[in-house]
Amino acid sequence: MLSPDSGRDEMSDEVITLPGGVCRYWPIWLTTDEASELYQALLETVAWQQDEIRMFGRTLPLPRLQAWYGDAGASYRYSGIQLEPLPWLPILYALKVRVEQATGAEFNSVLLNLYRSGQDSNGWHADDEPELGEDPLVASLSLGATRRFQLRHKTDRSIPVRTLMLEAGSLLFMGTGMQQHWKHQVPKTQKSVSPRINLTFRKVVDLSQ
Ligand SMILES: O=C(O)CCC(=O)C(=O)O
Ligand SMILES: [Fe+2]
Repeated sequence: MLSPDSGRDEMSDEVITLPGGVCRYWPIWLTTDEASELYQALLETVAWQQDEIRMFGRTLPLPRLQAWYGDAGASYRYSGIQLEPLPWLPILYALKVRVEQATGAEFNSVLLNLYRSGQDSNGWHADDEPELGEDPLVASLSLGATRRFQLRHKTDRSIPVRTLMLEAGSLLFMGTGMQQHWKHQVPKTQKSVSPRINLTFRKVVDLSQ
């Protein structure tokens, strides 16, 4: 039963402890109104691009649109694509600061994904590129349609796959160990779903220093 002063604790989070890694998950990090306003603003103002991936000597369009914003010099190679960050949009910079406050981590860039339909997806991978350093910490904010997000251990197949339904306004912090020991994906779905935007805040370590 709710005590009179307990209210609704929207900012509360759940710690998800996994073998070799830990996540924190805020199911309601933004209110429904905030999440839908942000979704609309990002849909309209972000410079969405259709990037390509080179695989087996062929060039294929990625099954989603992307955009990369961040501090000057926070450049990043992603699946063979060199991404130079666009300068922060004020709305994205403000979000970065809020995400840093919530997670206690530091970020200098954000990769945005736009999943236009259930046919758009993000296959099994870890965000473990060398430019992200030894133990990358990644914070993932979801907007728009709810999509299935799955985590699987990189080597131990006896550990069951974990599935989270990432709803609009949720924040998932993939903390220490997660990129070293786990992979994640957003699978395609046959269901008819509206578009989804996901933002992953990252810290590119300057390799030139
Ligand atoms: O869309 C998501 O929830 C995950 C995105 C992701 O894993 C990535 O961009 O590296
Ligand atoms: Fe990822």
